[in-house]
Amino acid sequence: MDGLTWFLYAATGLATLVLLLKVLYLRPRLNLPPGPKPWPIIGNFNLIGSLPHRSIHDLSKIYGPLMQVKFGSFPVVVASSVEIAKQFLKTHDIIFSGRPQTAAGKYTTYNYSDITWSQYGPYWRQARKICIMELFSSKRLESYEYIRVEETLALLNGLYTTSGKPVSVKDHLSDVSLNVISRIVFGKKYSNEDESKTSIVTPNEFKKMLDELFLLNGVLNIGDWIPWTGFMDFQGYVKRMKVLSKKFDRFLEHVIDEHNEKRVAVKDWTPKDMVDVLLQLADDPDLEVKLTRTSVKAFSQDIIAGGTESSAVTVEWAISELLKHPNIFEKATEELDRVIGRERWVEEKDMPKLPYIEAVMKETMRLHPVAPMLVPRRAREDCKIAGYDIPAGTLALVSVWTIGRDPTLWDNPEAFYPERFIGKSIDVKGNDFELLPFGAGRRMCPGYALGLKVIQSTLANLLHGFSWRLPENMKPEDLNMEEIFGLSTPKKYPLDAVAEPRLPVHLYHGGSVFDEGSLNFT
Ligand code: HEM
Repeated sequence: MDGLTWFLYAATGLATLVLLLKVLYLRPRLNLPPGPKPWPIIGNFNLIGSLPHRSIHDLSKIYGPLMQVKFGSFPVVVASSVEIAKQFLKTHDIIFSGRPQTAAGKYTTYNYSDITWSQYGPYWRQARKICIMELFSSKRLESYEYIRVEETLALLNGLYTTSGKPVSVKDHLSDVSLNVISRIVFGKKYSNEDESKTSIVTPNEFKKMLDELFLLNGVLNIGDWIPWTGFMDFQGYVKRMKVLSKKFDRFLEHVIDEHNEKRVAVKDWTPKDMVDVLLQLADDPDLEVKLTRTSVKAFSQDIIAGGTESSAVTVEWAISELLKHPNIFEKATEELDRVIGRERWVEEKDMPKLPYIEAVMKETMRLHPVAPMLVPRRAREDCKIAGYDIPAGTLALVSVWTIGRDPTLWDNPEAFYPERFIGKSIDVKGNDFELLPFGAGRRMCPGYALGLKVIQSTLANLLHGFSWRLPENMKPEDLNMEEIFGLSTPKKYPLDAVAEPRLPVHLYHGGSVFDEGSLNFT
């Protein structure tokens, strides 16, 4: 080797070494939010218990309103104050409008073709436009009022027949929610025995499929966060997801075929249910992004899933809290007697005249939010919040569970006290960051108006139509108020209670119970 060659080798080696040192040591150090020290591979999973929202709540007490934990190798930032939630969902909303790519999104929602798990981009933006302009417009929601009335009435009549006996409140509530949402989305319900004979899924199978969907979308699937364990599926979730997605697909294919047959057969066909609307849009050549048959199936399934459990869970919590606090129950009933009287049921148009019932609903959503950390978001770009760096790809959670219990925002935060909302303008529609049961910003729940209508009118009528008590020998203080974690956050022990009618008997037997003249039976 001559001198020059030797020199060139040495210079190249030195340059490489300098470059390597630069990359390793001179890279600007990120100022990451504080948080517990992660373990290799598992990150902070050792600190997350079976109620992740409570574990995260406890950690935020130590590390502050913006903290970072690790799910396996994935960094996760958590907002636990109004100020930081505003940064995530308002100031930097466009950055935090991504969603993580989980196995549940891949296998149960047609490879992220639904609304909830689709990435930020033209496809998702168009989906939201369809929600606002078509599916959840106030005109369309109004046109479905007769469905909500009929199904609420069926609930009230059903409870009348079981009066005096303990019933599982949640079972009744889930049936109403599912019936309402099925009729709105599919044009008919699948929990009706007669109809099921012509359908390809029995009512019980359909309910089981939905339960499985909630469970699999709510679980902490380790394979999502520790990548090399994904293919092993040692919790068995991915296998279950694949089985479930086949069942849903078979069912949704059948639903779409039925709708298409009707479209061809009926003269001057106009869309009635949401599947009709989506199929019509799928035919539109001018749509910015093509809506495929798969999109129609994914959207329909998403809306059924989003709309069923959430309302039922909230009303079950509300009635449990009222049974635990008889004086508050009395005040709610007193308002209904005063405003509605005992000769009719409560209608949707009565709601603005029932501020105490509204306060009970808000107080329930403060203490028992269906999604205690909202639906996980993902930072699409690098971002700086409160002086801390949040690199692109970081998962972002907003602990509305913690915000709802923040003693700097709420007096005596653990107490169920609806009066705190009386005379206050705090709403649940994503404007007031103290109370965010539906989230806020671009990815806020698009079904909130429908959810509120269903919750308010079922709750008000259940309180108006029945005196409720706990089963024999059970005292309010015995009522267990623990929750379980999942896609919704229901009671760990479902509420059993006894309902006794408190209105004239004829009101429980159908007929002119609601003021039908005011309803739009289209
Ligand atoms: C008590 C009732 C309900 C509650 C508490 C609730 C709550 C939520 C929350 C917290 C989110 C996530 C927001 C975020 O990421 O910031 C969400 C998203 C969503 N909700 Fe709801 N929801 C309810 C009812 C409904 C109903 C009735 C529907 C449809 C019929 C629905 C459909 C959806 C969909 C499709 C998304 C995903 C939105 C997106 O990612 O763009 N929800 N909901």
